[in-house]
Amino acid sequence: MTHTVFIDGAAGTTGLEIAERLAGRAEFTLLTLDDARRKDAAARREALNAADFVILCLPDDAARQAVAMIDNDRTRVIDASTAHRVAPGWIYGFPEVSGHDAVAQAARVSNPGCYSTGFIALVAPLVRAGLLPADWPYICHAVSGYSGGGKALIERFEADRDIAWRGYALALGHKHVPEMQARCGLAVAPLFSPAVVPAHRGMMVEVPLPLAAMPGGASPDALRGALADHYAGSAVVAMGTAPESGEMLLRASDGGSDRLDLFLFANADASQVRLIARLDNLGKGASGACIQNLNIMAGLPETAGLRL
Ligand SMILES: NC(=O)C1=CN([C@@H]2O[C@H](COP(=O)(O)OP(=O)(O)OC[C@H]3O[C@@H](n4cnc5c(N)ncnc54)[C@H](OP(=O)(O)O)[C@@H]3O)[C@@H](O)[C@H]2O)C=CC1
Ligand SMILES: CC(=O)N[C@@H](CCC(=O)OP(=O)(O)O)C(=O)O
Repeated sequence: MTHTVFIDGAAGTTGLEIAERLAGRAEFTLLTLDDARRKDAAARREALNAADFVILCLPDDAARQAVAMIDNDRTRVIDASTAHRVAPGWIYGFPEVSGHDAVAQAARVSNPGCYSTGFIALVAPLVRAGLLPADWPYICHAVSGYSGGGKALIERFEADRDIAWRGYALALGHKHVPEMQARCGLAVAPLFSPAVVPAHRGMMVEVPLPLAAMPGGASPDALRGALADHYAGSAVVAMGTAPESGEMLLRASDGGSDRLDLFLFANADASQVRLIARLDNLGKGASGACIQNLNIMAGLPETAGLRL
């Protein structure tokens, strides 16, 4: 049996990558619209209602409009945009944190943001286990490859090779903060400072913890052990080992990956910890997560087609 899939936004950065990766899969048949019709409302409505699965790779407003166009109760949706990540009735598409069964049964799945994937992977299991406080004002620094900003940011970085670092969201209201707070069950919104570096893809997400000053008294070993236990059954998320070189590198030449690797570094007296997540913004941060969720929703092996 093949499942029909319509990718709305298939000409964009995320959509193209998903389309290429599904094209070689016998389990799926892609419904496509040619360039002249891909923004035509009537053509999109028809495709949205004809598909078993719809993957939305659109700006937020267009994603909301697409969902409103679906008028049957059979088509299931995975939305890669920010539009529905804390919306009622949507399952957060992070199976390692939300639960596989919830994703498997869902009609509406919202794919996590790329930065949020790193933050939530590090913090949610530790708060849930009671090892880190839910009412702490967490801080998160991150750098992303420029493909994270879609076609417009790719064009800008490829036209201006002189940008070495681009800090943004300087008003502290990045669109991923609500899902970071909600999915970790935090009482206070985390302070999030993202930046872009001149690499096409890849990202590092860091949560520094002044452990000695925090309530709870958890040791670095207890935090490391809890993360390792939480992800023990996962083929996608794993605890990485400390690099012998004493440095972590994000290389501009890194290829695509759907892995999410987590690291914990502590100082000698265990008073300070750096939690770090390494992922591909276009992999587990976007297309890899969509494909993993699609596999689970379609009852297929979870890691089919993933680059692990
Ligand atoms: N890039 C990344 O790393 C990640 C992106 N996402 C999210 O995925 C979504 C897509 O992002 P990305 O692929 O980067 O963005 P792009 O800008 O690369 O692609 C968006 C695509 O949507 C098309 N589009 C816009 N409006 C409409 C419409 N009304 N009807 C049909 N098509 C439309 C655009 O058309 P045109 O080509 O004509 O501009 C474009 O092809 C966004 O919500 C983004 O936030 C999520 C996680 C990571
Ligand atoms: C580098 C860059 O610009 N990144 C994007 C987030 C990419 C992502 O995860 O997008 P969605 O949340 O829309 O899904 C940003 O900060 O807006």
